[in-house]
Amino acid sequence: MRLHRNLVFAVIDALHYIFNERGYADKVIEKVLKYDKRWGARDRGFIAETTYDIVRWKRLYATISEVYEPYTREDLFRLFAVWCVLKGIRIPDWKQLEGTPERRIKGKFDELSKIRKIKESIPDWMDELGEEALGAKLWSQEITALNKQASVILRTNTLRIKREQLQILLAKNDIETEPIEGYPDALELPIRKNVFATEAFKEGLFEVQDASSQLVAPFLEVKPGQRVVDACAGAGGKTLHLASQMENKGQLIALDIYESKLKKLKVRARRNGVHNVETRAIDSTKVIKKLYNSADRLLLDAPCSGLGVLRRNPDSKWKLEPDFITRIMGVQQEILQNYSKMVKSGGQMVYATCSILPQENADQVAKFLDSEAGSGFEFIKEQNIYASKSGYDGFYMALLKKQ
Ligand SMILES: C[S@@+](CC[C@H](N)C(=O)[O-])C[C@H]1O[C@@H](n2cnc3c(N)ncnc32)[C@H](O)[C@@H]1O
Repeated sequence: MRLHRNLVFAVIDALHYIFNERGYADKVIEKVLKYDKRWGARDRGFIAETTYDIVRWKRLYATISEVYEPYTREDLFRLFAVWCVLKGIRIPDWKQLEGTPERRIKGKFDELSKIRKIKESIPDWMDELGEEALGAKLWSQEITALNKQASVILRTNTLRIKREQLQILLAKNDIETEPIEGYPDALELPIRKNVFATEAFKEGLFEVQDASSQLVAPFLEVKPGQRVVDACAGAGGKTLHLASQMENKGQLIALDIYESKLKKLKVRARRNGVHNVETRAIDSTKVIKKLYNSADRLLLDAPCSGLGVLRRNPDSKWKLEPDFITRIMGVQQEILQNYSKMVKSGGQMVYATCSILPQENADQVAKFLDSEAGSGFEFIKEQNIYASKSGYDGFYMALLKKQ
């Protein structure tokens, strides 16, 4: 691979914003990609993927190159040099990369690879928490899987098109896809492409959604004509899936505490041809009270640590804090306690997270079922999805039925 100076400089800039100014990787990359309109898909891919890679392996690379935060530009080039050496990319003869100690880097990599928290490049507290929660064996497998780059997965919008037809249409546009067994609407791209630029996307024929996430809506067993509440709808990834499972019939109420996210949901719903969704921002407890005992189905896709989706948000490793997990666990239980009242007798509810920690998952459900609010609910089934076993994001979902 031949390295281009302007692309590498863009990566260095992005790393500076992410590491030193605590910017979110996706937003920073979006900003840096605007530097030069002439960059093609390959150039943009290089900037985004290299930045994500160095963010993912920050601790390992920083330990190898002995640099400490806040990083100077020189330090950032040293991190980049480690990336090149470990990827087997020839170091160009630029002055910023002069004297890169290639053999020493490889030697240190071999030595440090014996220490999990450094090899997997995670903070000490996260390594301890993961091992305690899942046991050493599963945690080691899981964190290795969560350090892989996530592939691009599409969910066919079955309101508009069948999966086979979508696959043919995309192939005509030079986008190769493969169906995934056990995920009826999913198509996986063996080679990354910018699918957002396609007409098919603009016409709402598909959404980008991880395969594990595509299991959540079907778990709720919705039917056309029902009243379904999606109480933590965000920008609506799962709301749209619920709408297609409801065949656009019935009432789908999308709630969230952030109006801004619901606005994005509305735009996506329009693109997807979803007509049965209504959004309501939770600006007081009244919004929830109004819906008491009225939902046939309720989805609680609760806010969580996001430990199951580190593949697509590697900067969470450095942004997440143990206190946040404790705080969010409180919110998860409150959501279960208060929002479950929206389910009507005989109705069903799914509690889901994109975490792999039992304390955010099965333990929360057990605590709820033990409480007064949960006493009218029956546990039906649950699914723990591990990235190391499924090859996709880590997720949890539990189905409960109100008697
Ligand atoms: C895991 S995300 C939801 C993702 C979304 N369901 C999707 O599929 O795209 C959790 C959402 O819960 C929202 N949230 C946080 N606290 C909440 C609360 N107390 N009540 C309702 N929603 C809340 C967040 O704003 C966030 O959008």
